Formats: sequence, C-alpha cells, structure tokens
Amino acid sequence: MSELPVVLVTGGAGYIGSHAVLALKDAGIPVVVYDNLSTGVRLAVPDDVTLVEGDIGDTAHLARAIQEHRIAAVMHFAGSIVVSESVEKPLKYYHNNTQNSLGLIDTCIKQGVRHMIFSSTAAVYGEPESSPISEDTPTKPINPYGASKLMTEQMLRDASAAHGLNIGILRYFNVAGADPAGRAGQNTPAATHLIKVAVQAALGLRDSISVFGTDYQTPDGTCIRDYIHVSDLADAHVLALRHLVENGGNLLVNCAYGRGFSVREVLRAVEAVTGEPLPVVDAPRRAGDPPALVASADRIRQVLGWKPAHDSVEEMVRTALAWERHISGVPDRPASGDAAQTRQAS
Ligand SMILES: NC(=O)c1ccc[n+]([C@@H]2O[C@H](COP(=O)([O-])OP(=O)(O)OC[C@H]3O[C@@H](n4cnc5c(N)ncnc54)[C@H](O)[C@@H]3O)[C@@H](O)[C@H]2O)c1
Ligand SMILES: O=c1ccn([C@@H]2O[C@H](COP(=O)(O)OP(=O)(O)O[C@H]3O[C@H](CO)[C@H](O)[C@H](O)[C@H]3O)[C@@H](O)[C@H]2O)c(=O)[nH]1
Repeated sequence: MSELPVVLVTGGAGYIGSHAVLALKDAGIPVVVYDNLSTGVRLAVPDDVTLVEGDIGDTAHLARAIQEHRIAAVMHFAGSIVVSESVEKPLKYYHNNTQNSLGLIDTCIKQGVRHMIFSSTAAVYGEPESSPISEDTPTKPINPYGASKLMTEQMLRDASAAHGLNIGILRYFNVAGADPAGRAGQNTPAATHLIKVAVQAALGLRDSISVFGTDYQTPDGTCIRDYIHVSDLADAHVLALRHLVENGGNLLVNCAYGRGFSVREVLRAVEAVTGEPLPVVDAPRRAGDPPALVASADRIRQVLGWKPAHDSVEEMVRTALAWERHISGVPDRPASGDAAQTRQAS
C-alpha cells in the first residue's frame, strides 16, 4: 500500500466533513481541517486535529496552510448547501461553490497538491428522464445549487487534463444519520434536511414538520430520495483517496444505496423509532425540488469495493435522534414500565 498523504479537509467542521475526519483518523491517515466556521462548529473538530480557521476564498491563507502542513491531498466539502436558498440567492452559490472552488483548485495546483476529492451532488442531474440515475445520466441541474456544483466538476475535469491533478468526484444523494459511536452528527440548529428536522420535531424542538408537496407524480404524492448514512459516505471517501493514491487517474461515482423512500415513508420510520406520532403539516411544494432522485449505486461498489454497513432508514433515524438528544439535552423518554410506575404512584 502506498503511503497516504496528509489530507486537508475543507469544511471539516461541518456535518459530512467532520465524519470524514473521523473516518480518516480511524484509518490512521493524518488530517488537517480548513473551515471558516460559517455553518460548521469548532467542537466538531476532534481535539487532536488541527483546525485552520479560514475562508477558502482567501487563497493566500490557504496556500500557507498547504505549505505548512505539507498537504498532498484535499477533500473539498466546504460550500453552501441549501437547494431552496440557492433559488433565492443564486449568486451566493456561484460565489461560494464555484468561484471559491476555482481559487482552491488553482491554489492546489500551484502548491503541488496531487489528489482532490470533491463533494458533488445528485442535484447535478436535475429531473432525470430515467431512473435509477447512473453516472452517465445527462446532467441538467434545475437549481443554482446543482449548477454551481456542476461547474466545479467541469473545472476539475479540465484542470485534471491540463495539470495532472487526480480527481475524485463524489455525487452524494441525501445524507442522513450520525456517527453510531456518538462522536459526531449534524450540528446546524437551522438545518433544513428532512431527517434532521423530523427528529427535532419528534423531540419537541420544533412545533411541527411540513411535508413540502403532496401532489407529485409519485406513489404517495411526496418526493422520493435515496438516503445514505453519513458514516458509510465517510468511509467511501477513505476508499476514494486510496483509489486515487494507488491507481492515479480520475473517479466519478454516485454515493447512495440505490433505493428510494418518500417523505411520508421517512416520517413513518421516525414514528416507528420514537413510538410517537409526529406533528405533520401538509405544505406547498418547495422551490427547486425534483420529484424523485434514486441512484444506480453499482459503480461505487465495483470500483471502490465499498460495502455499506448502515443501509437502513431506521438506523439513520436512530443515530440522528441520539445525536439530537446529545446536543439539545432533551432526555430520553422513560421506559414504558417507569412511566406506568410514575402514573401508579401519583
Ligand atoms: N448534506 C447533504 O445531504 C449533501 C448532499 C450532497 C452534497 N453535499 C455536499 O457536501 C458538502 C458538505 O455538506 P454538509 O452537509 O456537511 O454541510 P455543512 O454546512 O455542515 O458543512 C459545510 C462546511 O463548510 C464550511 N464552509 C462553507 N463555506 C466555506 C468557505 N468559503 N470557506 C471555508 N469553509 C467554508 C462551513 O463552515 C461548514 O463547516 C457540501 O459541499 C455539500 O454541497 C451535501
Ligand atoms: O422539512 C422538510 C424538509 C424536507 N422535506 C422534503 O424532503 C425531501 C428531502 O429534502 P432535504 O432538504 O432533506 O434534501 P434535498 O433533497 O433538498 O437536498 C439534499 O440532497 C441533495 C442531493 O439529493 C443536495 O445535495 C443537497 O445538498 C442536500 O441538502 C425533499 O423532497 C423535501 O421537499 C420536507 O418535506 N420537509
């Protein structure tokens, strides 16, 4: 096995990046985090990992960090991620996801970085005419978020051809859950992701959960997504890094399990895990949402030998719920026997 390089994780104080940091550490790979803490939090970075606080748009600062820590590989998670916000504020997305990635790629090439793994998204496919979605499905984003990521993919391909940078483009579908060992999770209080919002509603941290759109052309009228556990996704990054270091060349893979769940199915899973009904409100469609995104997930298994360990919506919900309790301080419900005793005593 070739020696693995020191990895700079941009966005490593965020949700997925912090899980990737854990997976790299667990694999014994040295790691440094670069993050401006705009949505990420310092506490998400383990004590024994260096956090360089900075913006990827500050290329001089970035170049110094790459030199100082002898970085040879970058995992690039930093970005803006909310589809509906990208419709309202498209230039924020072209700035942070496209323009800042351009500066990062340029800096990496000038500093001799050999490998880059990029967080792309299923949103690059838009509303595909066929399902499941393979990596060869045409890319036609329907929102600025997806367009901003697709442009970065193109820059990476061109930069790779011209400058020999090895690139791994990972197109994530819907990421959910938290580290099963309880070391990390999604920390953004105002997060918009379905499972995060649903467990917050289950814990009484939100009054209700809205179902955005009930009239889609899907079996129960709600949107369908391919949810992937964040720890399986983090492991895929370590495998992708090994692949680039050992084989060179480029990689483009969907990151998903290859099966879809509707919004209502996800909410039923939350109710099954908590044993309580959720306060659900039907609401109008949300801007920029495609009706269904389900991956063909064969390539990632074949090329990387990826074997997911957490392929279950219930496990995503359970781990997300445990993390939400941990950060919010909402205690676990008493076991039903305890509740019965309390009632009898009163
Ligand atoms: N969450 C999902 O379901 C999902 C799906 C597909 C793709 N992605 C992609 O994965 C990546 C990580 O997403 P996440 O869910 O962990 O989001 P997140 O908001 O938790 O993490 C993003 C991190 O990047 C940092 N950041 C943002 N802009 C920065 C900048 N200019 N300079 C330095 N740091 C900056 C933030 O502080 C944060 O720590 C993003 O690129 C996102 O587009 C996420
Ligand atoms: O409170 C909510 C939140 C979400 N939804 C619905 O649940 C589905 C999933 O929505 P999320 O906000 O959890 O995720 P998105 O599919 O909008 O987007 C996520 O996955 C994409 C890839 O599929 C992108 O990469 C993006 O970064 C990431 O946020 C959508 O149909 C949405 O309308 C609700 O009904 N109520």
